[in-house]
Amino acid sequence: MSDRRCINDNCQSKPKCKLFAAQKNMCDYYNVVYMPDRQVCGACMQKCIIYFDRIGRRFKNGQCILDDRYPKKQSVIIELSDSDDDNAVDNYTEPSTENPDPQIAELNTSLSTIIQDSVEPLFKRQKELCESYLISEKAKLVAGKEQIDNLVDQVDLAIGKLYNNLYKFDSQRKFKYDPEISIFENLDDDVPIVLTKTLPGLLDDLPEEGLLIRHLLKVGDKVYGMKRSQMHPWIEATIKSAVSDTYFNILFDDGGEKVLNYKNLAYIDATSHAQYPVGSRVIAKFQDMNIQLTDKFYVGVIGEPPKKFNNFRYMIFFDDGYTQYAYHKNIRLVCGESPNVCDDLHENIRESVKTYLRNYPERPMVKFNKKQVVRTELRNLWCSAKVKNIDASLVQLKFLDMKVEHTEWMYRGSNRLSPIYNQLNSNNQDKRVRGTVLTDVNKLLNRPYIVIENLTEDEKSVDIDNSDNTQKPHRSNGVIKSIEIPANCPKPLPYKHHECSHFCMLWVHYDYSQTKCMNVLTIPLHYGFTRSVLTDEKLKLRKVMYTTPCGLNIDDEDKMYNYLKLTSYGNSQMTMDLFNFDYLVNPLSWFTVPKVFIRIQDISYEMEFKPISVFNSLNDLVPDHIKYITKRITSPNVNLNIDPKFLCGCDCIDNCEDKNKCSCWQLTYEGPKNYPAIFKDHGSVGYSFKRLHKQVITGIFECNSNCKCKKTCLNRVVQEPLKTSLQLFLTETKGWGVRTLTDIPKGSFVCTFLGVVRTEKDADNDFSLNWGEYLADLDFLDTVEEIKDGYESYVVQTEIEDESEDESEDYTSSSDDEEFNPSWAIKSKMSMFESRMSLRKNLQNTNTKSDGKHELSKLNTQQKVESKNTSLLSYLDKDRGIYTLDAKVNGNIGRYFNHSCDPNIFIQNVFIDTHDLRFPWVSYFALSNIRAGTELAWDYNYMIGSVKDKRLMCHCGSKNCKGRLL
Ligand SMILES: C[S@@+](CC[C@H](N)C(=O)[O-])C[C@H]1O[C@@H](n2cnc3c(N)ncnc32)[C@H](O)[C@@H]1O
Repeated sequence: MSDRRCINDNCQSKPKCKLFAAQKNMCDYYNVVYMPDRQVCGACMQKCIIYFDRIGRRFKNGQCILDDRYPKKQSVIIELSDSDDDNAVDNYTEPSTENPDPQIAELNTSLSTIIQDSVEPLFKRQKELCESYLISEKAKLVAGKEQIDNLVDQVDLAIGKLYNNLYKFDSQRKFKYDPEISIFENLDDDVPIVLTKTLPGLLDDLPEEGLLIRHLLKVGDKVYGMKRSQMHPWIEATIKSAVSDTYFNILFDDGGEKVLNYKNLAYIDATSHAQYPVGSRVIAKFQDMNIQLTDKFYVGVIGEPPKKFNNFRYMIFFDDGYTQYAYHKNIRLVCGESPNVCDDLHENIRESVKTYLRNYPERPMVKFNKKQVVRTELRNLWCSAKVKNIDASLVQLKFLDMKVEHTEWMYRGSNRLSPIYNQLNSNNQDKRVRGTVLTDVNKLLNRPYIVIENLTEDEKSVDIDNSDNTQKPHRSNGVIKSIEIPANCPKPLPYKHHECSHFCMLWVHYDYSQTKCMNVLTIPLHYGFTRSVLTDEKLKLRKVMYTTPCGLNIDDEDKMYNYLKLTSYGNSQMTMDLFNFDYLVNPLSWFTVPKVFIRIQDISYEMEFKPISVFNSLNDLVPDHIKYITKRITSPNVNLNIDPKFLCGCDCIDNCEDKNKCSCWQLTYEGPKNYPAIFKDHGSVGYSFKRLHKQVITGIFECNSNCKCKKTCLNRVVQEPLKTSLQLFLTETKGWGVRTLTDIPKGSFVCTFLGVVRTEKDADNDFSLNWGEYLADLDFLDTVEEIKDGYESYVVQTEIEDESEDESEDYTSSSDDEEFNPSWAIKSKMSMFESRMSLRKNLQNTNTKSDGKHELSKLNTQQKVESKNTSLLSYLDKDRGIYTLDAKVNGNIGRYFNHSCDPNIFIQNVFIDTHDLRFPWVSYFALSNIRAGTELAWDYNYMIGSVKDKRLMCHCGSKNCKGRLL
């Protein structure tokens, strides 16, 4: 039996003082549950009586009883442990008030009436008083809260400013470029890569940009003059006399006199105070990396200003058809030019330069890769030429199957290159463009493809660190912090030899539903695993090691998979996407932003498994309202059948581990079998431990509701709830964008793109209002078709390329015409062999240049090789339509991903709830390891110029930015 004691927990009376029975109001006062055996000491009882007496008087006097001092309430009612009977509380019942005696009952009623009549006005008054008291107290609290909120905001703002100031330094850094020289390095006989090395003093001659001033010519001035024609070198001369303001009598140094217009004269030295702008008429020394330099000046026009990417050289379109780079010191300004400089050019280049200058700074250029073969016009025939070198905007091509080796430097935007020619002659308007999922087939087949390069002022020259912007976090407004795993999380036990079983994991109580707020890669670290990066100093190797809850060390995916399999129990098996063995990925990285800029805590309003916050540090805006969805929906006229009856599933009971036995994996494998050259390593097609390292153009078929396998099977990825921690944020130039708050390992599933499935026609009706920025065409079938067509020509091309690799090239013909491979030389319809070769040939007699035979193209037409293949699409009914996902009004986070010319995520078509090839799930996967804080962006693959009257500049900021989106 415990000692009896006073109900006041803070009682100051002596322990053995007299105690009295405590009434209910006294228990209330001291905040303990009333029970009949509660006791109170005299002093504490006295305090109570005084209090209630005072309250009673206030009540009687019509004063508010709430503003009196009442003992501070505890958050929990104190349970005194001195009761003899632990069940006393449960057993206690209020004394019964029922009295069967009718007289007493009548008395009771009249007493109630008396009390009611006399006390009710007091109660009423008291109620009003209490109400107004509470209102004023609430107002005080609200004001106090506001004050605190303001203080917090101010602190956050100050932190935000500090961040900005801290990182402003980076963006404001001024870098002075070191002068550089290009060095060509041969790698495995492939295309040499242009390296840049510092060469002091080279840039000393390059003036700043500014106003170009042409000074007036006077008698006695030394000049260069056009002695013969625009095709010939200009010769040093002296002005003998002025015939008019613009005509001068010239005495050439090598003899002879001529009257020349000032447009045919050039200043003798390069002492210009400003750089020559694009479109300036100049003469320049012919210079070629592979050919001996000449001392002769030829006339041309500046096509490209000196920039870091071109090694601070000007690109010059010469009148004789060559395009070359030249340093400032090797260029001289022509003394006069027409208002439209193109009027001064030789007619052979006039039109193409005119088009070039009209579109400048945007230029369609062919993007080349190693060893590629491109169809190129030579002497009005289409020939195969192999890429030898690339130097900024120029490519050096070696023509194949020529009896006499023929190489030539060419501008990458020349219409003598078939990709440019084809684009000029094709009608892009009838191609669909909207957020297409279509993969660039040329890119995929490793063939040259066109990019629009943009030479704006702030272009490549400000790209100071040559790094890939999209892969780097936007540090402003946030910093990467390290997540701390709470100390009370289970830790691995010391390893003792044992056979692993579910007991190894049982004690950590893993429950995926509890991991909502965890970075997915930290989940194992909360449940008994540790992860360390080990460094072998000697071998300079690093590797990741996980220690399991039972103390086992695991350093690769296979072992981890086996461990998880052995230790799984019930449904609580950890999945492989919670683990990563790349030491460059840090599971503890967390991109942290000042709270004050979080405008919405979760744009999905808890519809996603992970909250997606909205961050805006630029203004107060929040994204326009959309109906957030987590499943695609269909418009009424779309017949999408997701009845499981129309799906086939697998019978696997091994978590679909044996891919050869799983019928769903087999569906994924079937597609690429037809394209062995594209999917070289056939075994690696599709998911590998829940990650996708390469796009499968022919689609992925996941396990589905008809399959016998478990939800944790390796072939279920896209169907799982959102696992990546994403944030929607306002960018400075692209509207809203999405970034990751954690590191994402290469190949990880990011999320899907959801919207309303509509017919293309239906979506087109809206096109004029909204050109389709939130539409993604479901053009899976189209892509596969295009790959099929492209693949067949690829096979032909590869064969030719392989033949050309052969050392023992077999030249069977000696005639000029037959120098070209007949299978590739497609004769243009223009008159055969309208040779302008003679232009340069003549020059070759007078200068040291020995290569680069060149003639200008007047290509107008080209025979098109029609595909004889039967289209897959033709098997579908004529109403098959192309369907579109419209995320304008209904959508998910996938609708906010911006475009990047250097993307870090890619699109994959996945089939889950239907095997109808018209309705894949459009899903995003990580193309590379992505650091916390980095914006996620994919390549929209829009066709530039395909939407009439719509121009959209690209602000992706990547090194390879093409400049335009549309
Ligand atoms: C699918 S939405 C992406 C989300 C969009 N930024 C927003 O605020 O809702 C596509 C639109 O974003 C903008 N955008 C995306 N990538 C861009 C880029 N690299 N440069 C400029 N604008 C871009 C364009 O306005 C484009 O029409």
